[in-house]
Order: sequence, then C-alpha cells, then structure tokens
Amino acid sequence: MSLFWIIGLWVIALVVLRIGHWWYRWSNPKTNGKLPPGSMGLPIIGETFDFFKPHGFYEINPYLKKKMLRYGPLFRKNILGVKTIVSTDKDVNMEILRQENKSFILSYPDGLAKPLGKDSLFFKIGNIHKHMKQLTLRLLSSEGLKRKILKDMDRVTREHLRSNASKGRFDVKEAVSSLIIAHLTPKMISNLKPETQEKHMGNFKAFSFDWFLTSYIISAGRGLYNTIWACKEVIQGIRDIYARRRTSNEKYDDFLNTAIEELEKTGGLVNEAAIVALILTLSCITQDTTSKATCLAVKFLSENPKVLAELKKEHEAILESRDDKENGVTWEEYRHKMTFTNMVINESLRITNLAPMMFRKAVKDVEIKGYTIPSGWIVMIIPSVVHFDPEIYENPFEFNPWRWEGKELRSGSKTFMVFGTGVRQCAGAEFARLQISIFLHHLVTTYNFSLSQDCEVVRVPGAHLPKGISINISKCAK
Ligand code: HEM
Repeated sequence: MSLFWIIGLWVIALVVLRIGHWWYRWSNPKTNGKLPPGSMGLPIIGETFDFFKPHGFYEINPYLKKKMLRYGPLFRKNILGVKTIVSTDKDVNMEILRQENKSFILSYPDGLAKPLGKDSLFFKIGNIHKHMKQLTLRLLSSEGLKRKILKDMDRVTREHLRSNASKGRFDVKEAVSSLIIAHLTPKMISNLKPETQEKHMGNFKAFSFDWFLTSYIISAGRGLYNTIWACKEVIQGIRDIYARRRTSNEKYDDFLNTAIEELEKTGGLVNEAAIVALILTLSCITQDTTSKATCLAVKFLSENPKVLAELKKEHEAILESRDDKENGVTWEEYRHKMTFTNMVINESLRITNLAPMMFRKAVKDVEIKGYTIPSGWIVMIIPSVVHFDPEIYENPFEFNPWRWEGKELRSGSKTFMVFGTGVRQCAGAEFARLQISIFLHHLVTTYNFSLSQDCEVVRVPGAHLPKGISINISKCAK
C-alpha cells in the first residue's frame, strides 16, 4: 500500500471518529444532573419537521402525543436546531413562567419575534421591561381602554360591520383586522396626513405571524419577507414622525406623545428605538391576534346554534336595558352584563390555542421534578396539551361555554394559560376581550349570519386558516 493510501485512510478514519464523537456528544449532552428522558434526533434539524407537520384542528399534535406516551410530559428534543426541553406538564409550565428573569428569560426563535426588532418589548428584561410594560398598560389596561379606546372601538366596529354586511358576504379576519387598525392607529399616532395614515395602516396589516404556520417553504419565505419589509417601513415612518415631534415640541393626545413624555422622565432608561418598536409591536400584534381570535369565535358560534341563541339572549337583554338604543356598548355593560360572552370567549380561546407554545431559555441549571434543565437550553412550554387534558376539561374538543359557569373568567391559571402568566402575561388580553365582545354584540343583535364555505382550520401547530373564514350576512328583520 502506498504512503498516499495510508495517509488517506488515516484522514478518513480521523474524520469518521471525529463525527462519531460529535454525534455521541450531541446525542448524550453533558449535564450536571439528570436530563429529562428523550433523544436529540439528527443534529441541526432534529425533529423540527415532525413537530411542525400540519395536523387536524381537533387533535393534539400527533408528534407530541407519541413522545408523551413514550417519555411522559417532560422530555428533551432538538427542535429548530436547539437543545430543547418540551414541557406539557401544567406544574412545570407554571414554575418556569414564575421564574421569569430569575432562572429563565424569554427566548423565541429568531424569525418569530425578530421582525419586530431587537428593541421590542419581547427582548427587554428587568427594569426596562417593567417600564415598557407599564407604559403599554397606560393605553391597554382597563382604565386606558375605558377612557381612550372603547368609544371609537365601538363606533368603528359598527361602521365596518355595516359596510361589510352590505356586500352580503365577507371574510371575518380581514374585516376585523381592518377595523382594529382603523380605530387604533390614530390612538397610537394622531394627526397624520391621510396618505401617511393609509401607508401605516397598510404596513400594520401586512404583519402576520402566519408565515410561521405554513409548511411550504416558499410561502413561509414570502410571508416572512412581507412581514420584515412591512416592519422596516413602519419603523422608518414612526422614526420620522418621532423626530418631527421632538423638534417641534407640539403636544398630541396619543400614545406616541405619552411615550415621549415618559422617555424624558426615565432619564435614558427607555430610548427612542424602544418606543418606536413598542408602537410597531402593539399595532401589529393587536390586529393579527385579535382578528384571528374573533374569526374562530364566529366559527364556533356558527357551528353551535344553542350557544349562539344563548349569546343573542344576553346581548338582546343588554339592548333592552339601554336607554338610548343608538348608544354603543358601555364599560358597565361590558364588565357586568356579558358573563356568557366571556364564557364563549374563554372556550373559544381554549380550543383555538392562538399561542400554542412559549419559549424560555434557562440562564442557569434548574432542578425541576427530579430533572435538571441545563443552563443555555430552551424550554418549550406547551399549554395546549393542558387545555385538551380530559381530566381537566371533560370532552376537551367539544365547544361548551357552559363548562366555565361559576368560574373566574378573566384570570389565567396553570390549567388556562391562553394569555401566558406572570411577568410576561399578555399586555393586550383585555383589549382582545373587549374587541371580540363588541364585535359579537353588534353581530348577533343586528345580523343573521352563517359560514359561507366549509372553513378549513389546521394546526401547524398554531391554528391556521388557509382560506380565511367567510360569512354570509344579512340584517335581522326587526
Ligand atoms: C386573543 C388574542 C391574544 C392572545 C391569545 C395572546 C397571547 C399572548 C401570550 C400567550 C403571551 C405571553 C407570551 C410569553 O409569555 O412568551 C402574550 C404576550 C404579549 N401580548 Fe398577547 N395575546 C393576544 C392579544 C394581544 C394584543 C391585542 C396585544 C396588544 C395590544 C398583545 C400584546 C402582547 C404583548 C406586548 C406581550 C408581551 C408582554 C411581555 O413581554 O411582557 N397581545 N400574548
């Protein structure tokens, strides 16, 4: 054998040994304690494609089901190229979210939250996060909604419903998304020239998390590109307005003005980039999440006539007791006369699971249920499995708002985590509830409606409506 061959064989043997060692290290990660059971699968891709494979709306992700049967509710995996602990255990989910900013920090996959920019509230921790959240709640807390949002939300919802209904048929997601942008944009930034406002509204609407929910690479790429492009345009636009406001010293009654005043008070804790990103984040997320939640609520109602009849009864009673029938929904009505509506919303959100997973990163080794979650690993919290646990929700795939009777409807818990919990609890939960309630109020008291096509909803694993949800609609005979 020539020297050339001997060296060649040695090189090949070394490469194979190195790959074998790397593969062994990958499959058996070193930790200071006992890892949850599981396997790491192939390096880099792991089991990402299995996890994101589309599946039926009324079933738990088959991949998760298989793994839970094999390993139990807590297991290790490689998803999206990172070492991940998957938790479908309600106590572990709660414990992890409770340890926010102590042992865990929020850490979403790059493409999902990055279009909102590194200055978004999602990437802030500690004091800055606290400050920005408080600022957000100046607009979106009960008090902010009551004083600043409710009246226009009601008026615009009514007007948009009327004009869409005149067509006899419309797509609910599209309609709700448009009406939210129409009433919220002037609250965020007022006094815009009509063409500038139009441009902003178009860009807010182009934002969607849905690119993530398609298994077709080309559609996902196109969706991500559109979302990134829309965000870039909005950021530039808000920056220009911001710069003009600061030089002109003019005061406006809008969220941008509140944020600028806040920035001056915090002495540099919150900066211009964070404020621009906050306006972008709130405007984009609001329409994307709430429009989808409303859509699914309408779908469930259309398919459950008994529930629809009960809802109508509640809202007709509200109309009856209103002195001036032309007046819109009041805060009192929303908070004290819509109990069944809130039961419908909870049930709809429970089955829909708009946020099917939440991501956290361990910043130190954490002991939990006899296992170690190593520092640097991602924990993927899956509340949807808890929402479909038959021990907690009897017949979990049945749409049954009455299961909420007598229960606390507004606060989350370890068995109902649709809006997350703890420090990162959803800042827009009350906004979403209010908007859905107002939309349903006008829909059921003024119109007859039915689903106009067999609407398809799949999970990828988030709920995805490839064809939207169209309804046939006509005015009720009075
Ligand atoms: C039905 C609709 C909605 C659902 C199901 C929903 C769900 C969630 C969930 C589960 C989280 C926690 C994420 C985590 O801990 O990793 C969250 C956070 C958040 N949501 Fe929502 N959301 C909805 C509507 C909204 C709306 C309308 C807004 C905006 C106005 C909004 C703004 C936010 C913000 C800013 C956060 C981050 C809070 C923080 O980091 O402290 N959400 N949402």
